[in-house]
Amino acid sequence: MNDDNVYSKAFAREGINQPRSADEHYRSGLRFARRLRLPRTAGLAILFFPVASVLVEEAVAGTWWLLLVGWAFIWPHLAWQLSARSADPYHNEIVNLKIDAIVAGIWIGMMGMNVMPTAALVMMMGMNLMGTGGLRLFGSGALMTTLAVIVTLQLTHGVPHFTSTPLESLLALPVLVAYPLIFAWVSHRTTTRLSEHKRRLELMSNLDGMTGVFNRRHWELLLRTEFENCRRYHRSATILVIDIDHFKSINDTWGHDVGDHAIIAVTRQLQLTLRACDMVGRFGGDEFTVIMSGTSPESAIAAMSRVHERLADFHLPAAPQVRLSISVGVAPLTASMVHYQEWLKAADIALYKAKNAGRNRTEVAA
Ligand SMILES: Nc1nc2c(ncn2[C@@H]2O[C@H](COP(=O)(O)OP(=O)(O)OP(=O)(O)O)[C@@H](O)[C@H]2O)c(=O)[nH]1
Repeated sequence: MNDDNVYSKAFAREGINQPRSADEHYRSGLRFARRLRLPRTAGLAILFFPVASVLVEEAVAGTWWLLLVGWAFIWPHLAWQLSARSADPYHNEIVNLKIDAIVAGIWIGMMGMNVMPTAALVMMMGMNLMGTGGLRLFGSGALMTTLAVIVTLQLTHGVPHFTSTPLESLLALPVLVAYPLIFAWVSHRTTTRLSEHKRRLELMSNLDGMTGVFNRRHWELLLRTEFENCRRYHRSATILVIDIDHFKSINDTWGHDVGDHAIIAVTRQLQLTLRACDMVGRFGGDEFTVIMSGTSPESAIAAMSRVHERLADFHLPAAPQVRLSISVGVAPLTASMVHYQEWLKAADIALYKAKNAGRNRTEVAA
């Protein structure tokens, strides 16, 4: 139930060095404590009844009843408050789990190891410890519970009897059935959130932060796949390399902010003009790339002339005097190309042809 651990392990496996801020650590610790709040609150509330039924039989002093009520109904909220107010909620919640383990041992000792309520307590503590901290936390928790049982038996001169009356068994049964279900539900919710989080991270890692189109790494992957598929299934495809004209002078004259706005504006014009299935990428700086599956170079040129027209009428809100234009190199896939880099190179050469021919135009690879 601890996504913190899952992620650090995943990053370690991927060899990604992820420095985590104190704030991130705090928030993930808080989420961890929040996830344990419901199982602890519900679990201890239903555990109250089997333990109380044994204490009735044992005719213990009133103080023990106060402790039992405090443990079953107040401790879960106190534990949450302690974690929520702590500077390190994760560490605090681990301490809470160890307190849970020790208190469970005290009640097991007090009940003379009455078998059914003891089984319910051991099951609940075991699931919490193993589910959150793995074998290591489970091992130390189990040791603490055992020591607490021995000490309590010594102090109360209790004798273990390992039996339960039918009523005690009946009251322990709901814990044995309900607690694993609550725990499984919380784990399921955590897993669902984690996979959604992972999906979003994966998506983000494929996109360019400024424009939202594919970044170079992912676009090249798409290009490679397109290249393989087109060759295998004898399909046609055309790629484009697009560069903003005189972008350096826009930056130098108007500043990098206006330069950034220009990059975003060109991206939007491409997105508005091209088909949704066209794969637009930002190759870096003011350079864009597009894969047009099943498209002839003529259709690509027609699409780009619409972009040229739109840009001719476009004014940047931050600097209306700036005239935006682009040069485009178009390259259809040809049978002679044996590597996707050759395809890209052909589009690049066509782009330089467009630049040399005066810019603000589209040229096709020879
Ligand atoms: N504002 C901004 N500028 C960038 C970014 N990335 C790269 N640049 C700048 O973009 C400029 C790229 O200019 P070039 O494409 O080499 O040249 P150009 O002025 O566009 O000239 P031509 O392409 O020949 O028309 C450089 O000055 C880079 O510093 C960015 O993310 N934002």
